[in-house]
Amino acid sequence: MWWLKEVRVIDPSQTISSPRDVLIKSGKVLEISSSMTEAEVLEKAQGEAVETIDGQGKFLFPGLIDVHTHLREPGQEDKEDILSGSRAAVRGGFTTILAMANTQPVIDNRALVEFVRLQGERAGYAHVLPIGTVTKGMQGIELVEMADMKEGGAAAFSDDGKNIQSAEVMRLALEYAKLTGLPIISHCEDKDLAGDGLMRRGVASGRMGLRGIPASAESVIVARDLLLAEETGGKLHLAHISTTESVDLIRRAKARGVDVTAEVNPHHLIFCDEEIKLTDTVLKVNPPLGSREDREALIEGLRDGTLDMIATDHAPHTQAEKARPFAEAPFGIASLETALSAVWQNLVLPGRLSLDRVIEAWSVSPARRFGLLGGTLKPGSPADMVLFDPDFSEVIDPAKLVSKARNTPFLGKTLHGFPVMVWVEGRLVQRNRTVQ
Ligand SMILES: NC(=O)N[C@@H](CC(=O)O)C(=O)O
Ligand SMILES: [Zn+2]
Ligand SMILES: [Zn+2]
Repeated sequence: MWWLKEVRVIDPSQTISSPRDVLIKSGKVLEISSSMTEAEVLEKAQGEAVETIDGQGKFLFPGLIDVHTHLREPGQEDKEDILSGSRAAVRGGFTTILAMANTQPVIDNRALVEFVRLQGERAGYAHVLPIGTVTKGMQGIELVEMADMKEGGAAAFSDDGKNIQSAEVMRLALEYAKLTGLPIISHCEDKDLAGDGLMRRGVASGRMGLRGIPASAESVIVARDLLLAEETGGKLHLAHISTTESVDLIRRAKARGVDVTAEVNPHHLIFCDEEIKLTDTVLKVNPPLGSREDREALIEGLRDGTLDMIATDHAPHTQAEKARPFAEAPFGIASLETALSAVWQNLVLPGRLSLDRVIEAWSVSPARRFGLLGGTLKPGSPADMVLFDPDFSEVIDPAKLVSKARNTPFLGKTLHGFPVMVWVEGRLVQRNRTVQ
């Protein structure tokens, strides 16, 4: 049994945001109360050994749930695999991750869904929930067997990495989403508008002489998908929202009652296109980093609930690929191990976002939208949780990263505020930044 004493509990699912004592037993939250005596705790332990943790100055919250991670298995295990990715997840404070389907082969049938799920179970770190593709071979033409894949454990469907160019295919997918009850996650990017652009089109791309991707490449598909969700009543989730216009469109659709949720990635909340350097591909990501104004609109959207969730879009790549010239390097930022700390340091500490809102957006909302366990510390729920130390500093050292990827903009930098203990179903899987 675990006894966490005088820890500041942040649990927006129960509107708790104050110091409490917490007991964990048999993999579940047993009790949360204002204070407990040793005699009371021993009685509840019923002979079981009690590990006591002094929680003063630290936060305890439900484990983060990341609805957008690329784990690259099967097929690209040189970038990441399910074991390394799910270890990186718990190191970063994530107890559940949804694995994107753009692997090799893509996850477009039940056998592959079951493979990803079983690999996650075998690894035994964060819960790994497979996302299936929407279309066979991710070709954007023929829908997969969604009901069958749901039986096999799919938590959602997405052709992420690629837009579904046919509006009719997207419409049908949303019709089916009503039957499965699972969201369709849309990677909104009009292929023709995006062209072979390398960064957001704007003042910065002009100055650098790099081919630009207009903001409309995202927003026109956001508009399309919102209209289709409204017409069909299907469950829509919009991945990696990055433009002011998208935020606006979502805000208006929500006011009309459209069944939509949307996520924003930490890198779009923290960086902007002015910071991109031709000699460093680490900030080359899709969708591309927007302008300062976009970044403000995204923060505002997250604050007012237009954007429901934060998700990493952890996109691991090898150093060899990222070392290629800007035009040839792949898009993506690896972020599972640094994302929470980066959000803490860049947004919570300066007062742009409250920690309560961050936990709501990164744990409570994902659990609700995708119908997952977790996202709460209510007594009886699985003890998927994070002890966060705001005073813990760490240099992001490649030797310490457990992800296979090194494509993070924080390499060599010092970050402050880290998850220092992480439990999955009451089992301690990370302590003092070391995965157990
Ligand atoms: N985000 C990225 O820049 N890359 C993702 C694909 C995606 O999320 O669209 C990847 O798979 O590498
Ligand atoms: Zn995408
Ligand atoms: Zn992605």
